Amino acid sequence: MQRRGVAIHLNLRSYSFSFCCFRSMRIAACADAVTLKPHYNGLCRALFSNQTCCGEWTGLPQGYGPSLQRGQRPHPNRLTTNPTSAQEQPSTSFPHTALEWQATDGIAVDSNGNAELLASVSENEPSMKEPQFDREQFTRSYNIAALRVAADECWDLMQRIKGHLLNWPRLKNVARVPGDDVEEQMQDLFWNTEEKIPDLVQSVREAVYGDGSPSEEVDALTQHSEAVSKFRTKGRLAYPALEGLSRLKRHERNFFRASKKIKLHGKERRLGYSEGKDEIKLATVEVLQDNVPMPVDLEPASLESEKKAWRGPTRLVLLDVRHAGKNIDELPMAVQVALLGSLNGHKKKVFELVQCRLSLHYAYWPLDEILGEVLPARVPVPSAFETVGHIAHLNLHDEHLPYRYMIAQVILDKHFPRIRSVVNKTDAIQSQYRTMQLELLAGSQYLVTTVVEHGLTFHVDLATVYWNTRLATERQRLLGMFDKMDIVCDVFAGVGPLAVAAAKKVKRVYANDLNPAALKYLAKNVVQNKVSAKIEIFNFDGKDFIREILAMKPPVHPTHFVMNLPLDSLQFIDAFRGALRKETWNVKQPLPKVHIYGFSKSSNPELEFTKRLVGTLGEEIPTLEIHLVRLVAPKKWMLCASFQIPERFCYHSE
Ligand SMILES: C[S@@+](CC[C@H](N)C(=O)[O-])C[C@H]1O[C@@H](n2cnc3c(N)ncnc32)[C@H](O)[C@@H]1O
Repeated sequence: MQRRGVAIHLNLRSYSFSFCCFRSMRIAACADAVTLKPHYNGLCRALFSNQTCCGEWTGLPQGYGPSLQRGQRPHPNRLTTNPTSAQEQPSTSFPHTALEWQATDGIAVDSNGNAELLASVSENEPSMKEPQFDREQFTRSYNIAALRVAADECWDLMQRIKGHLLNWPRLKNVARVPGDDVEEQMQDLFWNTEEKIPDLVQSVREAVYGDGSPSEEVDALTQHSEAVSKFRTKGRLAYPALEGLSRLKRHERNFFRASKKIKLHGKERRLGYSEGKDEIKLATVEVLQDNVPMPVDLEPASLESEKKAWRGPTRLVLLDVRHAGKNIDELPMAVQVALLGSLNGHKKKVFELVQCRLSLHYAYWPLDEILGEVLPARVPVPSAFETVGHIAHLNLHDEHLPYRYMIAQVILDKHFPRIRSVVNKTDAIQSQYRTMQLELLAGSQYLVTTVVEHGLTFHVDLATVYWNTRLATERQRLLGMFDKMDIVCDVFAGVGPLAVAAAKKVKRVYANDLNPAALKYLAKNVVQNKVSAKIEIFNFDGKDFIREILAMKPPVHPTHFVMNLPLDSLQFIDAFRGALRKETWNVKQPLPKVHIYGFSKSSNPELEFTKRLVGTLGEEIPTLEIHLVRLVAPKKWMLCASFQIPERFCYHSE
């Protein structure tokens, strides 16, 4: 690195030099510094991160890549005429750091007192369920330069100027130019043979563009189906590729399919976005300044002499934001050379440097970026949510509650149609049937869903039964302990995730639950997964079920009892006391093994749970194995104790 005047020239090979050296230097803003290669920028930012000691570092752009904090929000009536100056304007749309959230009316006010209505969310009105969520607020525009080239040149050119392309996440570096995308075999037809077969050309044009009198706007889906039906009757046989001309892109087709009105509870509800093709666009590119196509030699003189028109499909190759507003001779030599290299010798080929505005829409931004923007700085972005079928299940903290409807709406928008309902757990699970207290925040109120776990399908009504996706691994662990001769009793079976899976593997399953709703879904799931021949269902209290099974005549000799009611399953262990009679139990059969779950907040959860278990049984358990299942809360473990019931405990004594 050398210091010349105010300009800093970085040589990457001297990267190893001492950081103290940088810190001792006074670095001033300089135009030269921006010419550093973009991948050096990260290094520079890292090295100069402690700016207070080093002086001001303004030569590099503040951050790189797309962000809601950067870019400008386009004004509907304003066209930027000077791309460079517009690029430099900082975003004023969400002045996040200087933003104070006025909780009473949902208005964001910046340090200058400018107010902006973001969404009608109010701490005083938590019951306001459907926030007026303006998705337009999230559009950000960036001025960029692009090279317009013939479609078949595009790939080759992109390979040559890779380091100078836009390279932003989820964006392609190439954009189509609407209207000129006609397939190769059609080009001759349109441009060269018109005189020869005028009637045919006319009929094809009518099929593509209608009868030439554009009437009122029709939505994309209607346009598409009309066009397709026309092609089917006119010319499809002769020109099979015609259908592709108006075909919607895959994500557009999926969207329209998914956003069809869903009938629920007799009401028609539209979920996710409202209708409209534009609203699902991630990004749009507008050409701000249309240049004359340039012939290959880049000479202004020949430019005048050879004004070439585009024939056939073209593409816009999007260049890095650094090149916005530049002329062709201001572009890096590498780009100029690549243009010459790829086009040279083909006098027919042309390219065009155009200034564009790239707009990134609401659909482009990831969930956390949007939430980070709409939530006040003091409120952390919710880190994660669980999903059960089509339901996103949040566990929001108190500070999120005033914004819960807005958070839910963004989640719904971002994950629709996979997610169709967003609910929040309002209370710790306390009910007898271990169901969650849920508040519907967005989407459908229909909480009956289908979950697929390890190839098995389960119907679950989250409002009336217990379900926990996070226990899937634990269920697999337990299944690994069973073999095909086992007889398994699931004392607290719920909708049957373990019982049904076990039935696929073992000889017989007895599944019990006290909750009638759980029993209804258990029965459905048994049929759904085709295990009805192997499962018997009971609707008893856990203790009664254990006694009933052990007293069955003829004896069924269960080999495993699973007791998953962690909060109070220990109190059910007493049901085994004296439940076996020596005269009915085949002494050659091993005594049943119990897998009992519990919670512990102790620093030594295994020891604490063992002590409680031994205390309940009143004797030592030589076969005891303890497994830590998972942390359900900070410092609160869920455990599983597996042991063979001690003989003295379970045999009936006269
Ligand atoms: C923690 S859930 C476990 C459900 C299932 N094993 C699972 O993993 O999804 C406990 C289940 O026990 C049921 N339950 C609660 N008290 C019960 C009792 N006294 N007797 C039988 N079942 C009971 C609840 O309805 C609930 O379905």
